[in-house]
Amino acid sequence: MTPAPIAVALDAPDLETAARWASLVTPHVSTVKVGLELYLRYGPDVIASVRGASGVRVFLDLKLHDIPNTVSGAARAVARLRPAILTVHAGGGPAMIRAAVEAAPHTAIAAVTVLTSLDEADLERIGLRGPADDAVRRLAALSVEAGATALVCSPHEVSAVRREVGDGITLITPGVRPAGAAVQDQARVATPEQALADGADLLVIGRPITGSPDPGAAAAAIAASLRRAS
Ligand SMILES: O=c1ccn([C@@H]2O[C@H](COP(=O)(O)O)[C@@H](O)[C@H]2O)c(=O)[nH]1
Repeated sequence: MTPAPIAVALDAPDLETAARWASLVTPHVSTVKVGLELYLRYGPDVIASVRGASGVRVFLDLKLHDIPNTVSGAARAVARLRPAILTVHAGGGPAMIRAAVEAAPHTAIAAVTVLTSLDEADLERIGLRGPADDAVRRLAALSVEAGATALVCSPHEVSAVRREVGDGITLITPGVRPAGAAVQDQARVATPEQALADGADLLVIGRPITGSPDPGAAAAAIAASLRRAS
């Protein structure tokens, strides 16, 4: 069976837990995601640990955001780990995004548009007035022009972003919650089925899977539900 287009966020406090979650979910999902918590604690070795024997695709979610020269060096430093995807913040601007793209030619650079934890009141307070859609579409367009081949946005904006950038760009949506699951610190959320129907290529799902007593079964259930819906 083809693994579901899900990246499981391995936001674990220790490497053993992350590696265990990775091995439990790998039969059901296409990708595992390493974020700041694990990478800052364990460094590059974490990639081999979660990749394990299965060789699952690893998404390195470091959300780089600095001047172009610094991001270029950081992207070059992690490119040797061959992550399938590496994130940078779109707000770093086109020169910074291009620097990451050029420094990591074998990795898809995904530009994070507007964090899924922000609601419209938050956006207004940080100076992004108007609907999230406007800022997300603007950041998506400039990121693609700068060479990003993937974008991170919430499921709320994914159809508008698809219209903006067309096919051929990988759209990645965190902020995904199965019906009835706790929203926690996310703000702009939708179900896995809705996110996929609206045009997402890869769904990032963390706690609804890893917080379950059986992460393998939770991943399998979401994967089965996506298959039924498609
Ligand atoms: O806008 C963004 C960008 C990245 N993330 C990351 O995705 C996961 C979501 O985890 P859940 O447990 O499903 O909430 C997490 O690793 C974030 O760092 C995001 O949520 N929003």
